Amino acid sequence: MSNRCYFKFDSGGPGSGKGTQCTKIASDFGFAHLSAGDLLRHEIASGSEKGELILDIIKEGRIVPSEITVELIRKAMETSSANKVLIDGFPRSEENRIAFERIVGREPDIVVFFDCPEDEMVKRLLGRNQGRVDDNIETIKKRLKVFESLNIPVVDYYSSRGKVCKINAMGTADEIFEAVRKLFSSLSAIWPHDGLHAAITGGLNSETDKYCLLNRKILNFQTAYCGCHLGVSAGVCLKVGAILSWRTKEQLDEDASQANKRKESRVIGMTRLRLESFRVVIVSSMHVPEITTRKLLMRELAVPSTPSL
Ligand SMILES: Nc1ncnc2c1ncn2[C@@H]1O[C@H](COP(=O)(O)OP(=O)(O)OP(=O)(O)O)[C@@H](O)[C@H]1O
Ligand SMILES: O=c1ccn([C@@H]2O[C@H](COP(=O)(O)O)[C@@H](O)[C@H]2O)c(=O)[nH]1
Repeated sequence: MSNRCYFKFDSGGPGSGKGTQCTKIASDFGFAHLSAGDLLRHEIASGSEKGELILDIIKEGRIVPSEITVELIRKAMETSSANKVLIDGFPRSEENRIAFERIVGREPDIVVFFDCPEDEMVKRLLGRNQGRVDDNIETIKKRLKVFESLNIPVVDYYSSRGKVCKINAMGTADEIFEAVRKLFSSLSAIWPHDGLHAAITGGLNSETDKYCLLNRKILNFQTAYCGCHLGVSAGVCLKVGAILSWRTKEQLDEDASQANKRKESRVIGMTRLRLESFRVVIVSSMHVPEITTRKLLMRELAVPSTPSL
């Protein structure tokens, strides 16, 4: 899996339908589907010593030590050639999340959370009939407690970073997938393709469309998206050392319509989530001389020398 890979975590309570939806996402949107629970169950089936420990923990609805789960996920990610990976049912705790970020060195681009009432989750788990050792009412009660106390704080953490997309998990699997499909269709513009992609953003009168053209020319971007947005985080600005001024939604729409009329570039309104999903974010700002922005861009992309225009 390359650094440019796009990846996401899927979260939700036990029985909320994560696995069902992930299978559909993988087949419709070309993601590699890595289920943390399945990786652990494969380890049990392998008959290893570690497997015995995992089985005891799963029977009690507790969380397997992070180093075991993260290592299984890391190996599976390493062997996958896909450039879009979705990790199902992980992280289950803040400790899991921190271990993953430390060992794998990445954060998810988005986290999809399947929101389902408890009684519905219990009904689904008791009706699953797949012979799982943890699909009995005693273990289910424990799993629900663990979900509330350990998993919800992870969702809260990613929410605070603007990464969580909540999906209402009530309804048929097909109805839920319609909502998932809409979400993924809107995100597909930022998934990695063969060329290099960059988001270009900026403040009032920062001429993002001009930068879009400029950078396409210099770096041969397959696509460059430009536009500026109210939700651009201070972190993004700091990353490239630029100062932003804010733009209203109406102004953004006007920017987009003007640039589209000129057929100069494709312009999309950038949400904070979208911006943070790009490996490269270029901030064009009237407060920063063009040459500074170009230098920052080169440094960000590790381009050895600045090509002349
Ligand atoms: N929308 C739905 N309505 C009714 N049943 C569903 C729905 N989605 C999934 N199911 C069923 O509910 C059960 C649990 O679904 P699934 O395995 O996808 O959940 P999960 O969140 O991955 O659970 P776990 O965390 O325990 O692995 C399965 O039997 C599945 O067929
Ligand atoms: O990251 C993880 C994922 C799972 N577990 C343990 O496995 C069971 C079953 O997981 P499902 O995702 O529901 O298939 C879960 O209750 C945990 O005991 C884990 O520890 N860490």
